[in-house]
Amino acid sequence: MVITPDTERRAEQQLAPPTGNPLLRILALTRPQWARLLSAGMLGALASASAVALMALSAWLISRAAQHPAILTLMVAIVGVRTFGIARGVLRYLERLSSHEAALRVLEGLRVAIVTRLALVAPAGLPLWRRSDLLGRTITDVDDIQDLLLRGLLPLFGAAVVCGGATGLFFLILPSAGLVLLACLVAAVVLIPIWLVRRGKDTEAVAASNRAERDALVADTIAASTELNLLGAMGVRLDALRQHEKRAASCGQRRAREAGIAAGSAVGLMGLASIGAIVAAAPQVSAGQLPAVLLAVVALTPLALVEVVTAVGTASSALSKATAAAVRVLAVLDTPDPMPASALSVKPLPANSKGRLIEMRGVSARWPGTDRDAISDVSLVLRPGTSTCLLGPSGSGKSTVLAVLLGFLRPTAGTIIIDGQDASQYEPQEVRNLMGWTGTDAHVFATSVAENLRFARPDADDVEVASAMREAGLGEWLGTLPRGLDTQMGEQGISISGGERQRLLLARALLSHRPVLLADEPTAHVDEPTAAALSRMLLGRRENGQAVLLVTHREADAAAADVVVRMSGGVVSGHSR
Ligand SMILES: Nc1ncnc2c1ncn2[C@@H]1O[C@H](COP(=O)(O)OP(=O)(O)OP(=O)(O)O)[C@@H](O)[C@H]1O
Repeated sequence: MVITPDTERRAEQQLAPPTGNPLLRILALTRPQWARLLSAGMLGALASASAVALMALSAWLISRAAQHPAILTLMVAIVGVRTFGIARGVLRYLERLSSHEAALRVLEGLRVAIVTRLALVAPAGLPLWRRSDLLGRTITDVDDIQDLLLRGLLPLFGAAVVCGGATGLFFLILPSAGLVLLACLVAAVVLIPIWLVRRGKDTEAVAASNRAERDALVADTIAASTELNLLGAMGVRLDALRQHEKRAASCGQRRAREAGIAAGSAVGLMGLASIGAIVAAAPQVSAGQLPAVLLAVVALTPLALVEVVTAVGTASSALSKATAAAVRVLAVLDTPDPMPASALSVKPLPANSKGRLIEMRGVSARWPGTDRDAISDVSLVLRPGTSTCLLGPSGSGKSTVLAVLLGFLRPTAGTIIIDGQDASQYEPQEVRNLMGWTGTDAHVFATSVAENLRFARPDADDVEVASAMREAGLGEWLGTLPRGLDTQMGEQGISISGGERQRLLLARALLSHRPVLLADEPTAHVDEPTAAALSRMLLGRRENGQAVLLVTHREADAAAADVVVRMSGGVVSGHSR
């Protein structure tokens, strides 16, 4: 299937939206860090409160000093100003340490959870997400969620404490000034952020989907640059990229414009609170009902709140961004596990040194997101020391049989039996560890040749690695490598042909020394004499006591196998010995 941004968007729409409030669900996932976040919130609130107290006390001190009192009467205020000045910086530093520690741990937990979930669901097929989009969800969206804590919730907590404290102080000094400050604060930290969140919701959703499409376009364009150049279609791609950039820029401009309006209005409102407080306090001072020094306090304190109230605007933007990111991250975390641990999956697999007898009895299975079984009522037996050929035209269900045996798909009917026992009672990973597998789409890692093979058996020494390569027909090729087994492969390393790649993957499966060897079209990209030699070698592995299942199109392989199973249209159409 060709995946275009449109099919992907449709698939996304078909996925059930995350249940519950996405932000609350993400917050529930941060539970292990709640204590650290709370202490960061308290430290941040104390740092902001110190800044406001510094301004209020300084205002009092300057006004009082202008009245030339005895210097001793100012000593407490002078020490207070110094204390708040120092505390502001120290507390902010401690808050940053604590909040970043918590946020980084949350980030690590989320990324590990996403990758764990992807590793679980990927073998049975992801819901049409592109790799670049998954990367975006794992990196950028998780970063946006981190911002939810650092630039969203913690500043909001600090603002609530400080604004509440300042309003209380104003009510104590002069209730009318308190009312003015309260009205301005409600507008600055409640109404403006609500306006920002409403405006930002659509912008963030458009920006997130535009970013996913743009990343996919860039990744696709780079990967297919040869074809695009040959077809003369590069211009069309670059035009599409320009459109995405324009859309991203317009989202950014809109965001910046709204944030600017919000910040400007918040600053204006604090100025208004300052003027309003002066207007309310001046007659009281003239009438001698309020000490003159407190006029400076009510006039200047709102200005110290500017930093706190503008942070609320930024926090509300971070909330909008984080909500869009949370929806995308939860879509991955909520993807159903195609092999949910059965209530029976509790037993360890008993040891068996004589090899394993694996049977499929009447198995049907379907791929996630499809509405019909890809294989129906398939039965076959894999005996130790026996080779089986699975033949059939393209699309007949051969790879699906392997996916079921490997535990990537749970049968919709029928059972897998291991040594006479239902396999569903064992841990899927333990069952998987019985199988060595090679397939046309297996991955070559960007590391050395030897390390690529050792993924199958980390304790294999160089002699065993080289021997597996020789068995897979790569002895001569190994001799030509500049650094032998240490030669680097993958993106930064040497290039290999399709046939060499396939044999390397086969060598990895041979090295694994598992009781069952599943080989999915291992000779698809090699010439006929090499294919014949490889098939012969693979089917000959039964002599080691392995059960070999060779999936192939080559009729010639059937003659050399102990058992031949033919498939057509998802069912077994023939079985011979
Ligand atoms: N990951 C997947 N998601 C959804 N459907 C799939 C997936 N893999 C295979 N199918 C479907 O299952 C059916 C059987 O495919 P399968 O790959 O098992 O056939 P095959 O005989 O191995 O074909 P080939 O020889 O071309 O590899 C096909 O209709 C195919 O479209």
